[in-house]
Order: sequence, then structure tokens, then C-alpha cells
Amino acid sequence: MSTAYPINEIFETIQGEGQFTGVPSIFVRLQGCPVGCPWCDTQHTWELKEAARVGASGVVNKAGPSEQWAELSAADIVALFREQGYQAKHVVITGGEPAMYDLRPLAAELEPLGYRLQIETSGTFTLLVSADTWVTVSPKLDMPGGYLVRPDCMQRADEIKYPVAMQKHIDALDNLLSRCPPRPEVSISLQPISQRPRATELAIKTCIARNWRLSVQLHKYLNIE
Ligand SMILES: C[S@@+](CC[C@H](N)C(=O)[O-])C[C@H]1O[C@@H](n2cnc3c(N)ncnc32)[C@H](O)[C@@H]1O
Ligand SMILES: Nc1nc2[nH]cc(C(=O)O)c2c(=O)[nH]1
Ligand code: SF4
Ligand SMILES: [Mg+2]
Repeated sequence: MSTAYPINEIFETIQGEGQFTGVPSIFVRLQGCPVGCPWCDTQHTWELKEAARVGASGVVNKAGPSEQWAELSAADIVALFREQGYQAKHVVITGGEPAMYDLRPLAAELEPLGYRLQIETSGTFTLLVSADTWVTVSPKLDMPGGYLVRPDCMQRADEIKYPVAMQKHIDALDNLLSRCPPRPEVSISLQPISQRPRATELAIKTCIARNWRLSVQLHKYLNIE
């Protein structure tokens, strides 16, 4: 039997975060996350409720955020990309926490067709991704769910993208980076939480001081998905 994934939504847009900002992308958002970040902008993806299960058409180009999800195989997902006429070749797997699932069957279906995969993850689950998947680790430190960032995820990361609002968040990141240093070529970006002006000022100031990058969730400034 082929692997099936609980999918919250599939849509095509511009990647608004991190190193691939500006790249046309198909987003595949998986349902379910136990990490519990209080400021999470996708809290509707946290729980996988049987009552919220729908068919494939209920998760394509959704009009707005909802808890509804559909169970789709890798083959279903490819068929859907074709039906929709999506042009992007960059596929962002996000959530929820997509690293709770084995993403290798999805990569095995998509990569031979010329798609490049990127995963957005908190780094709290063992990564089951293809060798060519771009791994964006957005470390989650001291969150209510009690999950810890895994050293193997920090090692595998192709970029580190860290949400910040206060100096104590930067201090916690410094602590993580000293315990689990990423590979030397890996870029670090700070992402202000929810476009708050004070968070943005702190991120800018710290990026300049550290020679890190700024990631501003471009889609929220553009009012697109
Ligand atoms: C919604 S998460 C889903 C993927 C995965 N669970 C994770 O945390 O990386 C996608 C990205 O959005 C970031 N994010 C979530 N809520 C945010 C907010 N309110 N402001 C800025 N970034 C946020 C996360 O840190 C992560 O980089
Ligand atoms: N445009 C756009 N870019 C994104 N980059 C990461 C996102 C996410 O929710 O993981 C996201 C998203 O939801 N929309
Ligand atoms: S790990 Fe990601 S999806 Fe989960 S609560 Fe935190 S930001 Fe939201
Ligand atoms: Mg988002």
C-alpha cells in the first residue's frame, strides 16, 4: 500500500520566507503539529480530527484557513498538480510539522518529474527526506509541547530560519548554535514574529551585528497566501 499523507492544503504562490524568497512554489501543507508555539500562524493545522476529514477537492486552493484535511498519496498529489496546471517546480512541504511523516515516497514521486523539494521544519523530529531535499530548520526552543531540537536536524539543515520577538529568543538561539553548530556554509536568518515593529527592529539590528539574513514573510506584506 502506498504512503498516504494528511494534507491541510495545496496551493501555488511565491515562497515568502528564507533563502528561496521570491521563488514560485507549490505549497503542500500537512496536518498535525504537537510543538505548540504560542504565536504560530497556522494553529488550524495542529490537530488531526476525524470529523474534519474531506475529499481532495476540499484542500486545493482553499479560500481561507481551516482544520479540514484530506488523505492523499504521493500519486494523488502529482495528479492534483497536473489537474491544477501548476507551473512551479519548487515544492514547499510545510505544516503543521511535516517531519512527523516519511517524506521519501513523496520525493520519489516528485523528483523524477523535475520538482525540487523544500521542507519547513521545527527540527524536533527525525528527518525522513530525500538527499536532494532542501531542509529549512526553524528551531523551536522551550515550547509548550516539550519537544527538543535534534542535533541531527541541525547537522542536516541547509538553512536556519529563526522566529524572533525578544532578546531572550536570540539568547536561546545562541545557546543552541553553540551546542549544535550548523555546517559552516549554512545561512542563518531571523524572521520577525508576526510583523511586529519591535520584533522587526530587533531582527534588523541583530542581523547587521551578526552578518545574518533577514526573512520578513514577504507574503504577509503582499497580502497573498
Ligand atoms: C507554520 S511553520 C510550519 C513548519 C514547521 N512546523 C516549522 O515550524 O518550521 C512555517 C514557518 O513559519 C514560521 N512561523 C510560524 N508562525 C510565525 C509567526 N507568527 N511569525 C513569523 N514566523 C512564523 C515558523 O517558524 C516556520 O519557519
Ligand atoms: N507565501 C508563503 N510562503 C511561505 N513560506 C513558508 C510558509 C509556511 O507556512 O510554511 C509560507 C506560506 O504560508 N506562504
Ligand atoms: S512547530 Fe511550526 S506548525 Fe508547529 S506550532 Fe510551531 S510554528 Fe506552528
Ligand atoms: Mg505560513
